[in-house]
Amino acid sequence: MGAEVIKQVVYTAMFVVLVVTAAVIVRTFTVKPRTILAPPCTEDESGFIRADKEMINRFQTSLKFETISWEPGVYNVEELLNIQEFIKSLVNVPTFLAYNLINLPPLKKENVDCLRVIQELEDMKAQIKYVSSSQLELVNFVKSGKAIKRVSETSFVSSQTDTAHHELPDFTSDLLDDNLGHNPDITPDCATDDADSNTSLVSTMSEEELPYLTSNAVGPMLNVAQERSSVLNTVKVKSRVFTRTDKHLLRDVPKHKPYSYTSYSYALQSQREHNQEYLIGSVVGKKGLQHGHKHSVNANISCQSTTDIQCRESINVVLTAQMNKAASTSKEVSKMNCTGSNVLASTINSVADKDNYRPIAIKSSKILVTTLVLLDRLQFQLDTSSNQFGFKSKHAYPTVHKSPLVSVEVIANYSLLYTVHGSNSALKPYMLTGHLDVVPVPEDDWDAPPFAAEIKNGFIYGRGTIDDKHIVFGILEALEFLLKHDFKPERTFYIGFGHDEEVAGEHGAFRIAELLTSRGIHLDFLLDEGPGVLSGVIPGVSKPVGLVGCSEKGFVTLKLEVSTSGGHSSMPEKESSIGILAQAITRLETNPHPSVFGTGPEKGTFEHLAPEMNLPYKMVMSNLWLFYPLVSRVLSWKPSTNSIVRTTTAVTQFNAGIKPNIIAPHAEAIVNHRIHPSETVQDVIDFDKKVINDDRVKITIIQSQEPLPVSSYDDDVFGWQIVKTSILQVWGHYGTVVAPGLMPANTDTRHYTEITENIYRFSPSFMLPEDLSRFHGRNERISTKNYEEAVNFFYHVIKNADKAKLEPVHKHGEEL
Ligand SMILES: CCCCCCCC/C=C\CCCCCCCC(=O)N[C@@H](CCSC)C(=O)O
Repeated sequence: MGAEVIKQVVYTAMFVVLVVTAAVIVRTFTVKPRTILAPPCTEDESGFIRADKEMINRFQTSLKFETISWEPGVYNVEELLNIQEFIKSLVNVPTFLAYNLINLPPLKKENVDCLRVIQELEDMKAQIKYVSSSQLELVNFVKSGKAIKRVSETSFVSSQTDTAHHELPDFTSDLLDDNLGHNPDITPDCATDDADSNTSLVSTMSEEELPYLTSNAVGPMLNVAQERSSVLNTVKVKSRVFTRTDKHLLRDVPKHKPYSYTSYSYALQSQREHNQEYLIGSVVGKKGLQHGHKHSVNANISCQSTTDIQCRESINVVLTAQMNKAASTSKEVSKMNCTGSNVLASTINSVADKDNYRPIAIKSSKILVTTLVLLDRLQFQLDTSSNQFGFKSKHAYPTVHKSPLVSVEVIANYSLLYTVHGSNSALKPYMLTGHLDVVPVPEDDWDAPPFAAEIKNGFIYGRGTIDDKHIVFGILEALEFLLKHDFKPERTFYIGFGHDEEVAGEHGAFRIAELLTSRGIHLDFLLDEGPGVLSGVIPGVSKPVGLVGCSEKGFVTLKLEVSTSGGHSSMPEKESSIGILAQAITRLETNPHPSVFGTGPEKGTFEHLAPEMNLPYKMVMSNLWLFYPLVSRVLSWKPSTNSIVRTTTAVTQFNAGIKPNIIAPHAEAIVNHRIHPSETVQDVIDFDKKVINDDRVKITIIQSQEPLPVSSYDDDVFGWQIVKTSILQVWGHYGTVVAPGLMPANTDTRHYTEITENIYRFSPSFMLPEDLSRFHGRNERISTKNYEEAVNFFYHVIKNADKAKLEPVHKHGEEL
């Protein structure tokens, strides 16, 4: 009886194995390539667009920057104001400029949520305390007489002081009380009893003396000088470097001139010492800077590569105090009661609109102003007479900008919305999008300079080449070409170029979408940046794959914080804030979010690609019903493929501790998750809490975005087929196959979800595995040939999309 049962079980198992094997074999050999519906767009009357020298030149120009620098020297107030004006013109560009470069809070008023600012202030308490203690050190430094002694030995640089304008604003009188008063040891009198000598001490430092006038000393000395209402007439401005294309704003700024002032001003700059760059700060006030008058203070701070937090913080406190005081008539500021360096920008900003204050935030190294330059390249200008925006005649794309079929609107000052008017209003419009901004270059050890657009071995190097000026200029080139060849579209289409995609697009794309919505526009489809033509990236596929993002992962950025009592490092508790937080981070990294492979559009990737794979892969990929776990595991090995399998976890920042012998009372880290479309922000937080399993770790959401809906990639969906066909028209001769996929990063498309269901993400970039790290990384580049392909890709998209509908060429492929 027992033997009979065993026999039955074995037979059944063999049968199951046989059936499964048969099913696998059948599936493997019956999967067929997917359908292409659109007829190939032949090299027709308008021909193929060749990338001639001029076209490459136009693209190079969009990537290039020149550097303007302020050399070490002494500037008079007019010169400084010129510089301020110039910087103002930069900072007034997009908020991301300052935000990206020096990590200040966004500077525009609408971005400054008062509660958040106050929260930030709360968060900074520990630091502020520390700043206070460094102030004590500063005062002691001055008290010790080092600086004074040095100066008294100095042969003074004579300064041209305009004695007619010596009245200083009276807001400095209680400055130190406000900021240092909680410590009775710190008073202005600590520095010296002789106000005049202090003043001359500050005002007459020679350049050689600057190493002794350390940042630590500058703050209190200035305070003292201000406190005594004395003349502060000469300070040094040292090497400050900016980048901009045209120099006209700074033309003829003389160097090394004595500094005179009309009312009140000072500028501070660090010196380089032991290869460390110290803090920089300046405040320039125009005549009439007094209570009751219209304020006109430009503050200019720069956070820098210094490792010396003390310096930075102390000077910022001084500046903050000045600004707070100067802005004391502004309700917002007094309400916020802000002190502390990080709040400076917000403080200044909060009065910017009312009192003509302009926040100015600069970096001590290069400022890279892509948006501004790009607009210059298009020679964009405001025609104030007609209150409309217009373009000069000699710009790079004259046909586009002069065509009666094209209208251009400027959105949120810097973003651009083009409408190309079609003749048939029955056809639903579509939209092409790209962005004008780029990310900064944290290091410049590139094979070619990142902002020179040099061509090396057939590749144009430059920030923005693949992210994503090739899209912006590819579209403009294609449209220029088409219009020149009398193209008159039937279907209306829009082109949207946002200016702040790299910091979430909340001004540019958001406002463009808002405008289109207000006009009741609904799009057939929208095409934005995305993966690209990937060669050797997807396991098992030897052909290049045109991967089109049909959905986009969400994200949540979390702040993890631990606070303990801190104390003296000689008597430590068993656990520290740093240790507890590190443990939490380790738990997150060693417990990745579970694989959800196959529940999102990545399933479609493999369904489309299976027929193209080599046999073993083909067998596995066409039978995902059986091999999901195996495939998921293999894909998890590499960061690029792992990104489509699960919600990812990236620990991007960690801050704690200020001194070797102080136990850090507070530690915090930033964790950035990219959320798979089958999960939500809440799922992610719940998972993290469970994994961390420690109530001492406080978790707060900094920013989040749910994953975006999955757009259809059915063969009868117009937008999908337009994109697919156009890819094949350009890259088909390499044997390229097209597949839907998941966009692992974020784009501007989230802002357009209300005006279309069909959003596709594809960049016309040909990418090898090693190219993926060029996004936001070193040696971003595109080959001249690839740029030509990008232009032709958009040419085909525009031509294909102008048809009323697409006819099938083959039958539909089978579902897997
Ligand atoms: C089997 C499939 C393999 C999939 C491989 C994926 C390959 C993806 C290739 C390229 C994708 C790079 C796209 C870069 C786009 C950059 C856009 C960007 O950086 N956006 C910012 C937006 C910030 S908004 C808060 C971002 O951080 O995501």
